[in-house]
Amino acid sequence: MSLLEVRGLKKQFDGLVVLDGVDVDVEEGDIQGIMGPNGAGKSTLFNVINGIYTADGGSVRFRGQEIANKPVHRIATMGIGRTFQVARVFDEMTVLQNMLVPTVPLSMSRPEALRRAEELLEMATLDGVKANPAVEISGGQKKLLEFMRTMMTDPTLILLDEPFNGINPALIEVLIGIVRKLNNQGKTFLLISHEMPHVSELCNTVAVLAAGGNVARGSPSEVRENPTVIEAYLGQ
Ligand SMILES: Nc1ncnc2c1ncn2[C@@H]1O[C@H](COP(=O)(O)OP(=O)(O)OP(=O)(O)O)[C@@H](O)[C@H]1O
Repeated sequence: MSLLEVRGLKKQFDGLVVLDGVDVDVEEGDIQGIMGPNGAGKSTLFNVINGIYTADGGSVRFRGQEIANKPVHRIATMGIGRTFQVARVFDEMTVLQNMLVPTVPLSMSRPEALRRAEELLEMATLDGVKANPAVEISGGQKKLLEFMRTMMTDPTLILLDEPFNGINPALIEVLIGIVRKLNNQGKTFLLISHEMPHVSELCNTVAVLAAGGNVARGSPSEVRENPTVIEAYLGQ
């Protein structure tokens, strides 16, 4: 059984079919990429998996349990974390305060939450800006902050939406190092990216979507050389 099994997933908005029977399998311990041309439905897929959108058909199973149409907080509690294409942080709060937000509804003690936040901020090289309001840090640092904030609840599966966009090369290296480290500790990742070099460096498996359907799945090199994938990208 895969950690995440998406079967025949359908989603439409006012007649616009965005997901037209999508299948995705994510094995426990994998780092899997999701690629596809603009508008392929990649972010919509994440939004259905984590409960922001309801599904119009199909199923999403996490550890064998149906999660489609469950509320966002329930899915988060079950162990799925996510980031957004444009990082969603609380600008007026400090970096450290942002980290503590997800721990408010949890039973985690304040010293334990602080210890975990400090450890994650250090991993992301954000410890030097922890007292700064989030509005003052760079876009790339905001993406790392959002990722580290997601890790506060210790999710099993982390969905990263375009993690390399708008982030400088030095921070990309930090980010890649964090994903590898967390993966070595047993975390599973599903990440949307257009950046083939980074996807090739990090991912074991890549699934390609186009026009709301599955186009290919395989290793980065298999996918890169697949004529249908090349056509899907060139045809956009
Ligand atoms: N809430 C919504 N209401 C209406 N249309 C939507 C909504 N969310 C997404 N869409 C449409 O669904 C389609 C797929 O969008 P989505 O963001 O999932 O694509 P994507 O593959 O992530 O693209 P990109 O690489 O450009 O981010 C687009 O045509 C988009 O306009």
